[in-house]
Amino acid sequence: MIETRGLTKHFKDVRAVDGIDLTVARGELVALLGPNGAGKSTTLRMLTTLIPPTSGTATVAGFDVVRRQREVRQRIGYIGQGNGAGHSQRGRDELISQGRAYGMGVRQARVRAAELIDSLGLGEVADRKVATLSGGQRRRLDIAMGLIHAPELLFLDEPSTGLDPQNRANLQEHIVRLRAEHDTTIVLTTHYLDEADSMAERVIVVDHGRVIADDSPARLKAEHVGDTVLLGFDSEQETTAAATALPGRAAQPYGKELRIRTQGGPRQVPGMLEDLRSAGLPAASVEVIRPTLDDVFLTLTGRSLREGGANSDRQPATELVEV
Ligand SMILES: Nc1ncnc2c1ncn2[C@@H]1O[C@H](COP(=O)(O)OP(=O)(O)OP(=O)(O)O)[C@@H](O)[C@H]1O
Repeated sequence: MIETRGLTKHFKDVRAVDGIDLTVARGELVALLGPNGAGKSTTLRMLTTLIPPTSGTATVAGFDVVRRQREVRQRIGYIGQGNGAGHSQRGRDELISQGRAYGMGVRQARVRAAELIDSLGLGEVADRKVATLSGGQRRRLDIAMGLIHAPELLFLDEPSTGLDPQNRANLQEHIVRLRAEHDTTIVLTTHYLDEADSMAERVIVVDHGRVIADDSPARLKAEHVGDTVLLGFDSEQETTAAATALPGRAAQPYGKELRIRTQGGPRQVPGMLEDLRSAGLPAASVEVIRPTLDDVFLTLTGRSLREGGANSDRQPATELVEV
């Protein structure tokens, strides 16, 4: 569905996108994850024909994004960071006008608008003026606008930025459901770690205009970080002794706590406890910490995604938006 080779965009001396090779298959839900300024939006804007690449190639739905712009645009929906719908119109009318702009007949546009209003849960608000809708409702209307012509491929640029946690969860649920119902290929950008983790079966981590990792969230976490098992003891002496009672496990004592990096943490714990009990050093507490995608980013770059304005799921969304 998408194929890029050495896709590059420079703005004067800024290397916004620096040679991206990407293949997205039909039906995938892919999240481009990265900090502010990583090049996510610029990648999307090239794939949606809004800006030309400086070099490299990209085909979308089989058409070159430079030479066959019209064919690409007919097959994609794009929801950018701003609101698409006009504020003084009713949502339903906006949708129908958008469908007409894509060459649909009035009846066809009405039917499609009604379907989308239903599947995006906009039934109660579709006949109100857009200006009166909440942020979450307006974002869902934007998505309906991007889907009115039944595109094979939908690009969403930070669909939930600026929404409160409840609206974000709601929107994510709608996107996942839409994809299941219509089998639309979806590429979204986000700097919300939990969004990438829970929605996408494939996460492409972008930093400084380059792809630094590309896999399922589970495999990224297992391959790059692994689990940490924390074993608590009653004294520091016991902790130090316990470290030597678990040879080959790279156990690090910190005060009364032993930290062990491992793959498949929960499965390792019974064996560890057994070894400790045999050595007369029973653990007083056990905790297994599973990695986040932020830990993956930290391992790969030495920086946290949360630094430099990148968003965290643990902070209120309004504080996180870098304008
Ligand atoms: N029109 C432009 N002119 C000059 N520089 C630009 C332009 N658009 C983007 N850039 C720069 O390119 C880099 C990548 O920007 P881009 O918007 O693609 O990042 P992003 O990963 O989408 O970030 P965010 O998460 O903040 O939206 C940034 O350094 C940005 O300042």
